[in-house]
Amino acid sequence: MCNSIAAQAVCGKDQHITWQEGAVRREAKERALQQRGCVIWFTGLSGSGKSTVACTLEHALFNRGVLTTLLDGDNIRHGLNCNLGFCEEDRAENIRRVGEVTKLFVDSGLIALASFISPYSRDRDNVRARLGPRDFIEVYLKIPLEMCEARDAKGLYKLARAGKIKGFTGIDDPYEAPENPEITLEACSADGRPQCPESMARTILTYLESHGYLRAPMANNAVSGPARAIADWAERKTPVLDYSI
Ligand SMILES: Nc1ncnc2c1ncn2[C@@H]1O[C@H](COP(=O)(O)OS(=O)(=O)O)[C@@H](OP(=O)(O)O)[C@H]1O
Ligand SMILES: Nc1ncnc2c1ncn2[C@@H]1O[C@H](COP(=O)(O)OP(=O)(O)O)[C@@H](O)[C@H]1O
Repeated sequence: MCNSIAAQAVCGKDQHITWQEGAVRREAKERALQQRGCVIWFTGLSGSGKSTVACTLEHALFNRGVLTTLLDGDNIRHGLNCNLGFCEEDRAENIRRVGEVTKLFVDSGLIALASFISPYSRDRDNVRARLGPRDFIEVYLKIPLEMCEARDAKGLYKLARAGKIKGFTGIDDPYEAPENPEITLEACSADGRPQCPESMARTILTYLESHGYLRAPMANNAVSGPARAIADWAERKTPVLDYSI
């Protein structure tokens, strides 16, 4: 039985609240960062590689001087969403809140990488609708259950098969595959070669480049402002701060 709190949520309507515009617009932030904000939404079964590919991509973006943030299901459930479980309503509330958080980052010009099973199409589509089509890039890790289960990096499938975890996605809980994701990543390429996390991250990077989310690679001295600071940091031209006291 799910003790969902999601049904209690009240959104703005019927309350005496008014939208407050900020003084610095998203476009100005994007110009300063020389990138276009968006969320890259990784969805797939537990063990499909969402976190690994998201981390690999974030590293590659950082090395290009791109400002990102990474939101991961396991981590968010330690804090912001620690009061949510895995029933359908709580998963929906989990994805709704994460969608709102990614919107804040996207509105600040960042590229947000969100790695969540997000098993229900409706929840993912709600986030897409909230962000708008150009700001939401759905990446489907289309890895067969057998492969995810064979990996079983955290031993959760074993526990689920033994009945010690109830409602585990793919075992006794649904996963609704995306119908029209922007990017689908499979275990093997068309010619049958296994796809490592680096090549999967490259596929996404190529998409971002070809769809105008990243500035074209250019000489470092042509980059300015915050983007320059990040590029310098990535190349370690900025002295590493010493946090010890
Ligand atoms: N019942 C059940 N089903 C699926 N997953 C479970 C469950 N219980 C715990 N876990 C662990 O929680 C991680 C998934 O959290 P998410 O926030 O991504 O889930 S969801 O999007 O709300 O469905 C998931 O992480 P990943 O393996 O990285 O996907 C698991 O470590
Ligand atoms: N492309 C890949 N090829 C082979 N193994 C992978 C690949 N991507 C991830 N893995 C491995 O699969 C396991 C699960 O990956 P993880 O990123 O934790 O999945 P998820 O976040 O979807 O649960 C890890 O042991 C990881 O090293």
